[in-house]
Amino acid sequence: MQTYAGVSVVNALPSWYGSSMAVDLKVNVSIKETNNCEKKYNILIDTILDFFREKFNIPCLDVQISSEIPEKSGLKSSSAVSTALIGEIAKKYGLEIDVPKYSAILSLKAGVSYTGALDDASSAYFGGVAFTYNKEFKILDIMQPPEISILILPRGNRNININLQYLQKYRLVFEEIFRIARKDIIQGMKLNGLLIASILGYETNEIEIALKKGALASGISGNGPSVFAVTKIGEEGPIIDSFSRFGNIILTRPIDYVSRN
Ligand SMILES: Nc1ncnc2c1ncn2[C@@H]1O[C@H](COP(=O)(O)OP(=O)(O)OP(=O)(O)O)[C@@H](O)[C@H]1O
Ligand SMILES: O=C(O)C1=C[C@@H](O)[C@@H](O)[C@H](O)C1
Repeated sequence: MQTYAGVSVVNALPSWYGSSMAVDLKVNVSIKETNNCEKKYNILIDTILDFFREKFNIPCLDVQISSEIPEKSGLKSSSAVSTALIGEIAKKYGLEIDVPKYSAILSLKAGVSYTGALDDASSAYFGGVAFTYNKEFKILDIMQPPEISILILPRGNRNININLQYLQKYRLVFEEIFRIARKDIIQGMKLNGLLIASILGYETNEIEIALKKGALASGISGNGPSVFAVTKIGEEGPIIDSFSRFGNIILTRPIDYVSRN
């Protein structure tokens, strides 16, 4: 099954309300039955396989993953991998399950997520811009994305310490940003991107430059360290010029929402 990376509209850590926009960086997962039940992958994949073996009597599986998303980068790689794997299992064994919700529950169980990241899992699985309340595993809305270009400075291997209690001191501000984002995705993305960068202790230099050069929004995606900016289609030039000083750039676009039913 194919799923997608995402960039943040609203980070869910401060308020449990989160929003993520699917972007055109793909993950593909395929599975095959095997007699070798000893094989270990990583904590996320092993947690998912163990759960489906125990709860749904699924046999042991060989898992093949191909991913265009750097890990631990803020670009929602863990949700893309988990929804693709769970979706593939559901398809092969005819399970009528809520794939993003199982992804959220099992990401929490595996310890790769703070809130379950249902926002990331929903955009990874369905495309579009997902708005969720992660505390109750609820999808509130999935919207079609605006017509924009997305420029990413991809950075992996995040190694900052995240203090959840400190982030949650900003709950009210992020609830307000979430409300703004539901009416104006880009405006919400801009406020979140700037604020989360400062709160998590990242440099805001690249973000400020992107905004000065005309980006509609710019910020840290997820918990970082990747930085992104969005522009009108055809107006990427000045941002590409300024971002290219900082490293390789990925130029991509949002993925539309498509129902999987
Ligand atoms: N290509 C891959 N193959 C196997 N597992 C992967 C792959 N990519 C990501 N993962 C899993 O996802 C985990 C990374 O999750 P993490 O939440 O740190 O990154 P992220 O999803 O990029 O970050 P964020 O949630 O801030 O967007 C890895 O530890 C691994 O378990
Ligand atoms: O771990 C989590 O629960 C999350 C991680 C980031 O991707 C956030 O952007 C997301 O909203 C929630």
